[in-house]
Amino acid sequence: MQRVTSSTVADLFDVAGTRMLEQAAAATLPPHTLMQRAGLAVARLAMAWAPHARAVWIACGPGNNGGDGLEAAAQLQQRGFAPVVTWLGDADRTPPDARASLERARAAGVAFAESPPATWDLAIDALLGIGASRAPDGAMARWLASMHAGAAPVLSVDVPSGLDADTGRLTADPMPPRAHATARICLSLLTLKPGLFTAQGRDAAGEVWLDDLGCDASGAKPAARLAGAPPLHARLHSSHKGSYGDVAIIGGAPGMAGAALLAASAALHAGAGRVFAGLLDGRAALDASQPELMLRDPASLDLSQMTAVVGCGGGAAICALLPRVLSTARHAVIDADALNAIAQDAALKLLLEARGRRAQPTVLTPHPLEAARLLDTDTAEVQADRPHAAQRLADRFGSTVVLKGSGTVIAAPGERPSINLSGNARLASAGTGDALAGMVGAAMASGLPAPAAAREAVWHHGHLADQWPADLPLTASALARGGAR
Ligand SMILES: NC(=O)C1=CN([C@@H]2O[C@H](COP(=O)(O)OP(=O)(O)OC[C@H]3O[C@@H](n4cnc5c(N)ncnc54)[C@H](OP(=O)(O)O)[C@@H]3O)[C@@H](O)[C@H]2O)[C@@H](O)CC1
Ligand SMILES: [K+]
Repeated sequence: MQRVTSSTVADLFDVAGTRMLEQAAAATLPPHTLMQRAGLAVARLAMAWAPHARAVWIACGPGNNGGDGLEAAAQLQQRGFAPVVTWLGDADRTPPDARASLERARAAGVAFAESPPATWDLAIDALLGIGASRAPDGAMARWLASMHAGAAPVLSVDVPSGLDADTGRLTADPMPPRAHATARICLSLLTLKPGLFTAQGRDAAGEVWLDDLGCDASGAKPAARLAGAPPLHARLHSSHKGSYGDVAIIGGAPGMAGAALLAASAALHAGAGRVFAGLLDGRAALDASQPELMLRDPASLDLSQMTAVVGCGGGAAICALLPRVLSTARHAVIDADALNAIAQDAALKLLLEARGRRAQPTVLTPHPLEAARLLDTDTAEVQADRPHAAQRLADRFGSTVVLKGSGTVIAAPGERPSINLSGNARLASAGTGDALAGMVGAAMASGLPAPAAAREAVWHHGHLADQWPADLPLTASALARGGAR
């Protein structure tokens, strides 16, 4: 059993891949072995996580996810706990593995009840796993709601019930606005699934653990991956500022110079050799506390040798500069208003596609609404399958895409999407996206290929937020300064 952290490197398997692995493994093992291993793993994690729990409620669904819960109940009962099981199954329609576990739970003396206990110290959600086919309703929906509204911790078996394991979309929202900060943990079985790590998956699952049930996952094709912590890059003693490249920040229209300056500060602190601030607001002044930044008229910059970070605070004025940026920049990071301008202009879309055909490294850093505009769809469709949306965008424009949000997805043509696990909701504030664009720019200027630059910058950006002291407000300017306080 392994805990997944922001540093974990792992393949992610969708439901189809997981089913293939499950069938292959089951064919080589005695009947019911996988479910017995699954139930034992659930019981072990429950005992380790809530060793003092006296009242354990296990809510079991009609399929094999419920079977895992029944098996866990038998294991807990044998270890001196007294779980109460509420089971939504029908004895005539129960699949064979779950039926065997039902009999084992009954034989072990597990208590069954029609409705949840009055109170509980730990709830185990074994209602639905990867076989969820529709939104929970009736008793299942009520049990989920009371489980997640309660103060007691919730352990989800395989996936939180109601969550689409492939996409992280909740088929219904069984999780009401939190009255309590309910502790959540999820034990993913056999494989890790993409939906646990993006969209609503992270909130629904909480801390994720994996038990591979002793099976080898090499027989199926992963759908995505967790890229984990990037490698440390040593700086050669003999290197110089030219070794780390030039970054040109192009944006900062009147009233929005701050966004461009945040990106510039972030590029500088992330290690760019030189950073030029090409501000659209000709009257804006540089921050005197950051004398390393060089102020330039954007039209005067020779972008052919530079990494252009374009769009932060760009406003409508950025449109006029985009044809030159897209045609000439050696590397480009395209953010915010530049993305919106491209979405609205067919000629700019052609220029962006042409960059892709010329294999000129480009990273797009949309949030879901910006991604929806570029894909000519709406935010709900993007959020319904974030890895797929990011991949579509990457393929459409021949660019690396950083689809921001909970579980940022990084996609590139010809690669599997990866999901980043560093970062937290403290990044949900103005300017943090500008800081990220600058960090991606610095990583590209240092010579990293665009997908690696994007993955590394996204990870570091999130990691800075994870490291930030809980009692200090995290501002975008502190983030841009690399976490310097
Ligand atoms: N086999 C093994 O050895 C192993 C299995 N493992 C475990 O099995 C899980 C997959 O099991 P599964 O395929 O039986 O699917 P599962 O998630 O239990 O749901 C299907 C059942 O729920 C029903 N149902 C669906 N939606 C519903 C809704 N909204 N509301 C109400 N009912 C709904 C659906 O009914 P139907 O749609 O057919 O009407 C069907 O009866 C996997 O996640 C893992 O935990 C692992 O331990 C590895 C070893
Ligand atoms: K579940």
